[in-house]
Amino acid sequence: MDGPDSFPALSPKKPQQPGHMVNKITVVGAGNVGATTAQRIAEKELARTVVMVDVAEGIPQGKGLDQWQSAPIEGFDSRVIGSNGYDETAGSDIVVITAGIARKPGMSRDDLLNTNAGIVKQVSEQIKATSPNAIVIVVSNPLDVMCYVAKEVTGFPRERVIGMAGVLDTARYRGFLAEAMDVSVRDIQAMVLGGHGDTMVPLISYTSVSGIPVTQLLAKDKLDAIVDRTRNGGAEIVKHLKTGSAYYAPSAGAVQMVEAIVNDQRRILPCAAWLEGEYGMSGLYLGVPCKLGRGGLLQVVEVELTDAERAALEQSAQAVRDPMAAIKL
Ligand SMILES: NC(=O)C1=CN([C@@H]2O[C@H](COP(=O)(O)OP(=O)(O)OC[C@H]3O[C@@H](n4cnc5c(N)ncnc54)[C@H](O)[C@@H]3O)[C@@H](O)[C@H]2O)C=CC1
Ligand SMILES: O=C([O-])CC(=O)C(=O)O
Repeated sequence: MDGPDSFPALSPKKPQQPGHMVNKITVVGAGNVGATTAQRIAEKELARTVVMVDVAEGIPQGKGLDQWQSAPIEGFDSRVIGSNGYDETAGSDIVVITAGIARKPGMSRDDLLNTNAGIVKQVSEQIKATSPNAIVIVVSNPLDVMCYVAKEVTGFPRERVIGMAGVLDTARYRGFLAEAMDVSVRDIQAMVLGGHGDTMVPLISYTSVSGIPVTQLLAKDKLDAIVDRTRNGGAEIVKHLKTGSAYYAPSAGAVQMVEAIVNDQRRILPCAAWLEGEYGMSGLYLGVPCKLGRGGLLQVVEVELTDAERAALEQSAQAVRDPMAAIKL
């Protein structure tokens, strides 16, 4: 019998697949959204190394080690590490920013504005210094304004600073629709545009079930109720949790964007993008259909809107411009 040296490794390393894994992804903020995001990235093996950074001493290190110890069970080879500094993050391909406070019952996302602007500014300065070529995905709230802070402070082009909210809002909308019609979530195509606030714009005209317009399958009053529930989807979770806000679906949303970029999928996903004339608007972040691939934001896709949808998008844009004007960088 051969000696132990000839035994196959118990957990053989999978060969790195070029194009299906980047070298390093950093998640800033090792709280509810951040830690869940890091775990999902590692389980999907989207990066050789996943670094979690947080100001809370010991938390990113402990969570990173804990996640890495799930690797032999789950069977992934992404190495997860945690740190209170940025040395380990140097040269990251992608950075997901989840640092910041979350709202509690009775608060709006805009109530987080000043605190989180300071945090996202500090984080963005570090990213600029240590990962100057990174693609940044912002999650911290209020989302659209925090994207602006990250873009201003890093000085990165719009292709490399994108916000996650539309994927989450659309997932909620699709989930509620699937439940109401008793069909698979997989068969529901939809898009929620606009800012990530009460003024978001679920596009009923682009909502279908395997190509069948949703208006043929669901009565108007039911559809209106779902649109309303979608707009308040974040607050509904905050009301249940009491101590913070949603994180399972938000982390799934952020990782869908990461995956589209890492694997150059060229997916069309609703994301917060810096507008440069699209939809007749410039100089703000707003949720619009975006094509994502290896370079980050490859294209803002302009779709036709009804007059009512266009007016709702304008109103949503104003709800982003107001808090944006209130912050000083
Ligand atoms: N865009 C979206 O759709 C969503 C956005 N959010 C937002 O994401 C943010 C994070 O939410 P949770 O993870 O639930 O909050 P959390 O409180 O669980 O975690 C936030 C973490 O950020 C850390 N942090 C604070 N300042 C930092 C700094 N300067 N550098 C590094 N880390 C720092 C804290 O120590 C904490 O661990 C909130 O602002 C929340 O509103 C949450 C869900 C969805
Ligand atoms: O509701 C919040 O504050 C967190 C969030 O953005 C969401 O879950 O949509």
